Amino acid sequence: MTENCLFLIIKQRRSHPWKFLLSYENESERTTLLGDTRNQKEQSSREGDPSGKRITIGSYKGNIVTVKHILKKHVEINRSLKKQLQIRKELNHDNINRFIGACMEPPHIYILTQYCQRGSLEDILQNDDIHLDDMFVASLVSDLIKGMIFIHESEIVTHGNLKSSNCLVDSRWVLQIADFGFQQLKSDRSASLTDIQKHYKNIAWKAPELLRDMNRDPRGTQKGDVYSFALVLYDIIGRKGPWGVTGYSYKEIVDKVKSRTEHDVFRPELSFLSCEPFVKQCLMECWCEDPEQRPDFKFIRYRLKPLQAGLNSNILDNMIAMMEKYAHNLEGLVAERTEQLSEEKKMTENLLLRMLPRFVADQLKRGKPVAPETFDSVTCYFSDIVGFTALSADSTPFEIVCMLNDLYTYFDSIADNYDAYKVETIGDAYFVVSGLPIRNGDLHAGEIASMSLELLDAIRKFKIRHKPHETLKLRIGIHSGPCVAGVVGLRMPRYTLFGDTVNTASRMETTGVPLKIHCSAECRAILKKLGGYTLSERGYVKMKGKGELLTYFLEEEDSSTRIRRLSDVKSSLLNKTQSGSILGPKLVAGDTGCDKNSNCSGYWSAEVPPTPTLDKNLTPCDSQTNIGLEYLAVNPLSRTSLWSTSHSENSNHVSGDHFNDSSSPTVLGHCMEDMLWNNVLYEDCEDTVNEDSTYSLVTMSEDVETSPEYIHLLDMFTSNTQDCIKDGATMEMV
Ligand SMILES: Nc1nc2c(ncn2[C@@H]2O[C@H](COP(=O)(O)OP(=O)(O)OP(=O)(O)O)[C@@H](O)[C@H]2O)c(=O)[nH]1
Ligand SMILES: [Mg+2]
Repeated sequence: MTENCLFLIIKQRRSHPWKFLLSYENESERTTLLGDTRNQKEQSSREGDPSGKRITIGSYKGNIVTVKHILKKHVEINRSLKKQLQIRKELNHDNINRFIGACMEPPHIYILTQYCQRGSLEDILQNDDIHLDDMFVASLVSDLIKGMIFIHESEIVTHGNLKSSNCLVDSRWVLQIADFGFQQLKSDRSASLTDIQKHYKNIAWKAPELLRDMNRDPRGTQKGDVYSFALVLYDIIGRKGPWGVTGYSYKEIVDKVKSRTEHDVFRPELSFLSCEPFVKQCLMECWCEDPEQRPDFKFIRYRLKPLQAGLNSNILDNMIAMMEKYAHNLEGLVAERTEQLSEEKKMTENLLLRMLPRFVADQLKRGKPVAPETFDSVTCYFSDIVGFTALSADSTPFEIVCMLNDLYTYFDSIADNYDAYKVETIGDAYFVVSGLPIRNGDLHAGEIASMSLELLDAIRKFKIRHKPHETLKLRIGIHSGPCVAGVVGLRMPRYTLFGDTVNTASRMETTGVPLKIHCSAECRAILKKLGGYTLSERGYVKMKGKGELLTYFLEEEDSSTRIRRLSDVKSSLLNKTQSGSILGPKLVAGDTGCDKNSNCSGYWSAEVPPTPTLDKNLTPCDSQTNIGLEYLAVNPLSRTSLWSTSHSENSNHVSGDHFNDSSSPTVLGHCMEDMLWNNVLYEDCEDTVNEDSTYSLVTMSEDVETSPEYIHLLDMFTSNTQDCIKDGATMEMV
């Protein structure tokens, strides 16, 4: 409905007051459209409705009304129509949907009626979230019967179109019968296929004698209304539509109802309906083939009286009870939906974390911009499958997708073990970087080099599902240098890298050799500095835009060097923490008391991102020398440890170790290990300086685990790590 139409209603009323029952006093009381009773999708699907109507919500004289647009090319406004409208307007009953007014200026034909907040009975019955117990059923049926008795006793005499969609329910759960009284205002029927199906759905509520009568009066008959009532009742109780689950189309149902056989009539199936026998009896009487045998509504009311047994005699009490039940139902629904929402949220967050580094995702979630950052030194890895185009030509798209999925899932699991960030896969290309978003000194080159060697090893073992006898060949290029990283795009934000380093790394891959790691001179220089890597000179390679560059092949590594390197880094970081320099409070529990002489295990902590959380799967330490009780909490983003407890064969913590209530988990862990592995007990000795309890080794014991000292230590350990485990991480022994 457009502004024009509304204007038309008003203007026309001025010139032809008889045409309209719509009244208005001043401009502010114009009818204003507010929206649709259904969502947009359903609304548009109704464009081709056989009844040619559209339902809209409007405001009239400050009240919300339903505005029904009737698509009709011509209406003859004669005495009979005017009388019908007048009669309908004067009908007033709690269970009758109030008619407010109409506009009759084709093509602008609108009917305004009282708006019912809960929609139609059909909407409610189809909504599985709304639980209707016996009380609701009794109340709705009682309202329907009361409304029908009123219509049948009124000047209008019949409804003629009784069905669930014409029973509306208001906010107080009162049922109101709608859409009766103006037969001339039926829309012109169109004849498209979907319209025909909808037409059959509409007439499936009609009695057989009316279906068979080609010239049936649109006003129907009272006995016909009783038949339709039976289908509405069946719908209310079964909640599977007026005909239940039949497997027939509405056209087939209508044809079956129309066809007359001696004793066999087609009706909805009663056997699956769970209700009292008197209700089934009433249904059968109401849809009796012989209209004369059908009861009238007063008799139906009598027949169904036992249904009202659970209802209160006071209408208001009933209403309040129903509203309370509905509110309770809603509470349950809200709880259920909240649970679903939080599950969805978790899934979305996980998805986001797969696409973006955690701190970037956190920033974006808070609506904060992520400023682009320059990184002085990172190492980029590019790899490509040799002969991928030929392989694709020889495989189905499905096989290719499966293969790439298998391969990159495998690769991802390997890359996860390094301080590396997978930037993206582009077709068959795999792009990983180390040294960002969290800087790691010079370690990036080592992390990428070690990862490259492991990936190369993996590709040799990788089985192609659809070509089990073939193997894939990878061409790998690595290069180190500065770059800029930032988030690009709002719609599909990506944490992306820019700069010549990325281009050069990509060129290193394209000019590489199958099953070889092509390494630039810059990367090689860092690897040499780190130590443990064997490289061979490849010679000068021509590279687009760069001339001839001396390049290398990374051949192998001594893995123990990497482990040692990482341990050293950890120790040095811990020392820095002691002097309060770079890590600050973000390093969980500070690790300040780590025994510098102990051989720290093979994981390390480079830099801790702004909001570290613990990985649920605590990772075992690499070091072969570790024995016994060991805890390791890992930052899931960089796979770096936040803290660990370790016990090494070579070290002896026992002598001189002491701790107090505020010691870090690392120190407490060490002491626990000592107690268990060396059967020693620490005992409380007052620290007079700090007025604190300090524990030192005093005695040997066989029952350390059950000793009060050990249990106290365990308590301290647990409470000191509470912050870490409250996020859901579990502490595990490895
Ligand atoms: N919430 C709300 N929805 C309404 C109201 N009136 C109608 N509707 C919705 O509009 C739908 C279609 O109503 P109609 O256009 O009358 O269509 P119908 O009842 O299927 O067909 P006929 O009455 O035979 O023309 C109903 O099922 C309701 O979902 C109302 O007052 N409130
Ligand atoms: Mg209707």
